[in-house]
Amino acid sequence: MVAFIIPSNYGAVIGVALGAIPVLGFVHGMVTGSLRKQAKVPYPNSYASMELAKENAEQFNCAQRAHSNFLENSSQTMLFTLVAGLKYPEYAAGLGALWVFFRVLFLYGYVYSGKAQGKGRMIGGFFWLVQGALWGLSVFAKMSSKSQQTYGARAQSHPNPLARKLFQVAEEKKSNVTVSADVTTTKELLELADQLGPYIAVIKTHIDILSDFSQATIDGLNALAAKHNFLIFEDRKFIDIGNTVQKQYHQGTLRISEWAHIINCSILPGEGIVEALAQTAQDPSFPYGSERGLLILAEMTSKGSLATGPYTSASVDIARKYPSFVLGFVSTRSLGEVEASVAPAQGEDFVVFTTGVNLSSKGDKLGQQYQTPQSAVGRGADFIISGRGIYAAADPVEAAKQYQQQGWEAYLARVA
Ligand SMILES: O=c1ccn([C@@H]2O[C@H](COP(=O)(O)O)[C@@H](O)[C@H]2O)c(=O)[nH]1
Repeated sequence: MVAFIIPSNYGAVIGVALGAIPVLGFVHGMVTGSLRKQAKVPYPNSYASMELAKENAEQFNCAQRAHSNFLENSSQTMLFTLVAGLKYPEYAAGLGALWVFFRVLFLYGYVYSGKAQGKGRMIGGFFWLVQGALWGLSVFAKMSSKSQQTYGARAQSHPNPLARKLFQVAEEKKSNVTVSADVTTTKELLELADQLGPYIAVIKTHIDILSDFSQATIDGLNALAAKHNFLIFEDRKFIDIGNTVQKQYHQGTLRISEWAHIINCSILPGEGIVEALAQTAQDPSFPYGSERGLLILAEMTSKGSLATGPYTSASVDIARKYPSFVLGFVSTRSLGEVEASVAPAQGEDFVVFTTGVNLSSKGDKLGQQYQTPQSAVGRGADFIISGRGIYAAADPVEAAKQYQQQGWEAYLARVA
């Protein structure tokens, strides 16, 4: 199943494609019907015979031809507008409205200008150009969507080395699964990582819930990441002023910067948090520079989450300002269509991690809300994150295999 993501401003697209264009079709029918009466052309004749040359015959024929021409072009224009509008709603609605405008001129010029052989229609001839632009826009919208490219292709073209590695791992292991290993002892964490390692692309930790965190935790995780070829994502959700998050990331007991390839943060404190984390990871003295990246927590899965609207838009803006450090987002969908102030760079390819994925539950009693792997990938997730769906299953290995298979099939369907 592939889910279409409808941009918030898609209403204008619908208004043009499914409102204005059909209404104009109806107007053509009315004009033709009334001229048919005046020209006394009985059904089922499509055109008035010029030999009989009844009064109003030419005008009726012009209306009839304008109507046929409209029918030859309107259905594809509606489709182009609807498809292009999924990615470029403003342009698609604008071009669609312009098309309607030129088609009105075309009808008027054809039928009422009084020019011989309907030559007055030329006044609306620009509809062809607009129609061509809509066709081009719909093809471009489809081709430029990174989420419809394979992980392999994205691994080759992505400018960020960590994103390249992430896509390579997914491609090699045929897995887009991130397991959220929310267990509370090092032993459980390392056992889970070893058992599930072959089936996952990323392990996500909440390192501060371990009751016995030590150097052995880091050494064990690093060894298993190398053994099974997965990346480590510490779901720390940094949210403080820049000076504090630098210390939380790089110092303290947890020394997250030393072992977590991926971290995340909320942008609630403002752009400074991203600047601070980027500064630390990209300092020339930091030994892991190109192997570290940040996900911005742009949306949350919990009921009543306030990470919506302007917060999500600002997440996109800030991500666009730090493309060498920000890998992408933790979000429930692709954010390509979110209204943002900062324009996307050419070839922009943010990675989407979607939490709250579960095959057998719709949510928990504390507000968590789930979707299936198919739904998440269809909405634009590049990596699906599941916690209890896997580690709390009767057989976590079998569960991991199931999520791997479903996540991969959904991805194959999306890129097909
Ligand atoms: O919006 C969010 C952000 C993070 N999470 C984290 O993902 C896992 C989900 O665990 P489940 O057992 O699959 O519910 C957990 O670590 C959360 O902290 C999220 O669920 N939603």
